[in-house]
Amino acid sequence: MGLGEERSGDAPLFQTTTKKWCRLWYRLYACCGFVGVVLVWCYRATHFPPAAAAGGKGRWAWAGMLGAELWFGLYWLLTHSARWNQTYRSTFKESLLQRFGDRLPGVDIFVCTADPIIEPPTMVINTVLSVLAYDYPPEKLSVYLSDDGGSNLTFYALLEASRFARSWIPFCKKYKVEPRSPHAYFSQSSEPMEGTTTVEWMKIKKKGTGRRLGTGTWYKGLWYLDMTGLDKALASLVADTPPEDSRHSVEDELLLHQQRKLYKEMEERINHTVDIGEISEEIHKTHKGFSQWTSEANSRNHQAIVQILVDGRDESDVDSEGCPLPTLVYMAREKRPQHPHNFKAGAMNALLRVSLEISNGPVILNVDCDMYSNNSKSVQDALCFFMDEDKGHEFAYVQFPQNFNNLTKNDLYAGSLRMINEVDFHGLDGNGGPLYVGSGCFHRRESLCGKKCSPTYKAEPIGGKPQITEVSAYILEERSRGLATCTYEENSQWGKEVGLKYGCPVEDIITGLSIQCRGWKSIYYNPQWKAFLGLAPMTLSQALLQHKRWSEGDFQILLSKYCPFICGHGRIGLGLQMGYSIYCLCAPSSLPTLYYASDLWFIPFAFVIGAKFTCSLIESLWHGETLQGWWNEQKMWFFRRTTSYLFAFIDSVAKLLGINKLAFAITAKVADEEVSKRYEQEIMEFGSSSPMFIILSTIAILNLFCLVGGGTRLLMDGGVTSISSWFLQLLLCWCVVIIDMPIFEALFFRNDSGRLPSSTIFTSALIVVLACLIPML
Ligand SMILES: O=c1ccn([C@@H]2O[C@H](COP(=O)(O)OP(=O)(O)O[C@H]3O[C@H](CO)[C@@H](O)[C@H](O)[C@H]3O)[C@@H](O)[C@H]2O)c(=O)[nH]1
Ligand SMILES: [Mn+2]
Repeated sequence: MGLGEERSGDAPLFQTTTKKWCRLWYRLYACCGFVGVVLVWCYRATHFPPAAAAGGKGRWAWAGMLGAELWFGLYWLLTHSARWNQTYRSTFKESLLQRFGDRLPGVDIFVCTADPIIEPPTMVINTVLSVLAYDYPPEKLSVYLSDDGGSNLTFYALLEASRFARSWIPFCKKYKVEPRSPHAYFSQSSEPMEGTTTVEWMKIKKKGTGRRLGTGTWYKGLWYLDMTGLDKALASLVADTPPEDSRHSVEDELLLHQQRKLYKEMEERINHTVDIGEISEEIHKTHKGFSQWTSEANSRNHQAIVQILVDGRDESDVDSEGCPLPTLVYMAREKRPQHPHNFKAGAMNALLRVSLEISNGPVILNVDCDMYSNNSKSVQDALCFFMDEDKGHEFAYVQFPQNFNNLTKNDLYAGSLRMINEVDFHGLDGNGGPLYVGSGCFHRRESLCGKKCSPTYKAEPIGGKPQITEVSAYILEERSRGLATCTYEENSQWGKEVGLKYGCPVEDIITGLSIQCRGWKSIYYNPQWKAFLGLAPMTLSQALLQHKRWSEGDFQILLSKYCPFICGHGRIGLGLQMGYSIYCLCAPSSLPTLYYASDLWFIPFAFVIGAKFTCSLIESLWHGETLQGWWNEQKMWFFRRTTSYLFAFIDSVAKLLGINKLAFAITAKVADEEVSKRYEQEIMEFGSSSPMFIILSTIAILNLFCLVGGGTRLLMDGGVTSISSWFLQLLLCWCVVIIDMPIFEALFFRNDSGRLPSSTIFTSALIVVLACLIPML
C-alpha cells in the first residue's frame, strides 16, 4: 500500500497547541514558589535551636520539621515540573471521514462490571447502550461486557438491552440524540409543555456549556431557550458542543414519547427481576444463553460463559430501520476459588483474547460500567490521533478525562479530579503522554498486547477493511470459552509482558507506564463537550477508600521494578517520571503531613502556605469551581493525607513484608435513599465506624484541645517567650479546627444515621487524653 499516495497534500488530523500566556504565568509562579521553598529550607537550616534550649528537646522537633519541609518542597518541585509543558489537542473529524471513509478500522469496546448489587444492571446497560449508539459504522463496532459477578441478572439486562438497541440506535441517529445513554437522555429532556409546538425547546446544558442566546422559559426546574433562527445559527457555530436534537414535527415528538415508554418498561422489567433476585421460568425460556448457568454456579465459582447476543455479521439481524447492528457479546470468565482472578486486569485480558477471536478490532476502548459515553463522536476523535499519517504510528493510547455527573454543587468529597483533568494531565501530555487511568481510554491493540515501539519499528496502519471470519457464531462462542478459562494464562506472559499487568491495585497506571517504557507515546484529549461521565463516590468512607486503593497502588509501583525513575530511566522523559512520582509519593506523604498537623512546636511559613492556597484558589475558580467547592477540596486533601494515604502506606509496607494480600475494594455506585439525600444536601456521610474516622476525629479533638489550652495560656501567661511563634501555632490549630468542622458536627451535633458512631468518639477521646498525658510523665 503506497503510504505516499495517502499522504499527498493531506492535512494533519489533529492539532497541538499551547496556551502561551497561561504557560508563562504558570512558570513564573512555579519559579517564585520554588524560591520561597528554598528560603524556608534556608531558614530552617540556619535557625537551628541551640543545644542548650529546652534540654535539646527542641532540636529533634526542629529536625523533624526540616525533614517535613524538605519533603513538601520536593513535592512542590515534582508537581510543577510535571505541569511545566501544558499542551492542548484538537481534532479534525471531517478530514478523517473524508479521507478514510469505508477504510475505517474496527473498534472493540470493553465494558467491565463486577457485582450486580453495587453496580446495578440498569446502570451497566445504559453504559452499553451509550457505546452501541456511537456515531460510527455499526458493522465496525463490537461491544463486550465482562461480568466478573458472573450474574444471570446482568446477562438478562444485557439481553433486554440488545432488544431495545434495535429501536434506540436508529432513534439516536435520526434525531442526533445526545447523550446516548437512555437514562441520562430521558432524565435531562423533559417532555415539552402541551400546546407549545411553535416554540423550540433547548435545555441549557450543565454549567460550562450554557450560553445566553436569548429569552426562555422555566419549566420543571429547567431553563429552556426560545430559539430564533439567528440563535440557531450562532449555536451551530460554536464548535465542540452537542448538537440540538433535530426533532421538528408532532410525529417526532410521538416517537420520542414511544422510546421513553419502551425504555421505562424495560427498566421496570429489569429492576423487577433484580429485586426478585432470580430469573423466572418464562424469561429463562426466551434465550438459550441462560442454560449456561448451572445450579451450583456462583460469582466465585463457575465455568466460562460467552454469549454473542448480536452477531454484527448476520445480515438478517438488523435494527428497526434495516441497518446493521454492532456486535454485542456477554462474557463471564471462568472463576475458581483456588485461582487468583486478578480483578479488573484479569477481566480485561480475557476480553483481549475473546475479542481477538470474534472481531479483532485494532483499536480498543475501555470503559467502566458506570461511565457512559456522553459524546457520540468520541470514537472519531480518538481515531484522528491513531490515524494521523505523520505522527499516529507512535501513539499507544488516547486517554479522555474521567468526568462525573453525580457531583454536588460544591463537590462535597472533592471527587471531580478537576485539577488532575484540567492541569496535571495537560502537563503530562506535553511531557510524553498522560497516564492510563482505566476508564475512557482508547488503546491500540498491538501496544496493549506487548509490542514495542522503536525508531525501526513502525506500528501497522490500522485502517483498512477488517477481515471478517466466516466461522459461525456458535463455534466462535465455543472457542472463546476456551480462551476465558482460569488455566489459560498458566505459564504464559499474560499479566506480565502481555495485556494488563497483575498484582497491583492500580492495574491501569502500571500498565500505562510499562507501555510508555516500551517506547510508545500517549495522548490526552479533553474536549469541552465531555466524552464520558461516571459516578464519583457518595460517602466519605467510599471516597477515602478509593483514594486509599489508588495511593496504595501508586506507592507499590514506586517500590516495584516499575518505579518510574528506574524503569523509566532513559525510556521516558524526566518530566514524565516526575509526573508519575506525584501520584506514587502520595502514600508516604501522609507521614510529614501528620507530623506537621500534630506537632505542637510548629511555625508555619505564611508566605509559602499562603501563596499555595491563594494560587490553588485562583486556579479552582478559574476552572469553574465554587468557593465552597474549593474549600471542600482543601478539606478532603487534608482528610485523605491523614487517612487514605496513611493506610495505603501501612498496607503497602505490610504487603512488602508478605503480611497482606492484594485486594480490590469496588466502589459502590448506589447509596440508600437517606444517604443520597444527605449527599445532595452536601452533608458529610460517616455512619460506619472505621479506623480512618478514628484518626480524623483524634486529630480534630487534639487540635481543639490545643486551641483552647494554648489560647488560655496565651491570655493568662503574658510572659511566653515568643508571642509570635505561639500565635502562629494557634493559627495552625485554628485552621485544622476549621477544616474539621464537619467532624465536630458529626461528633457532637448530629443525630441522623450518618453521624460518627459513639465508639469512635470514645476511642479518639482516649487517644487524645493519653497523648496529653505522655509529655507530663
Ligand atoms: O474484580 C473486579 C473488580 C472491579 N472490576 C471493574 O473495575 C471497574 C473499576 O472499579 P471501581 O470500583 O469503580 O473503581 P474506581 O476507583 O472507581 O476506578 C478507577 O480506578 C481503578 C483502579 O484502581 C481503575 O481500574 C478504574 O478503571 C478507574 O476508573 C468497575 O467497572 C468494576 O466493575 C472488575 O471488572 N473486576
Ligand atoms: Mn468507578
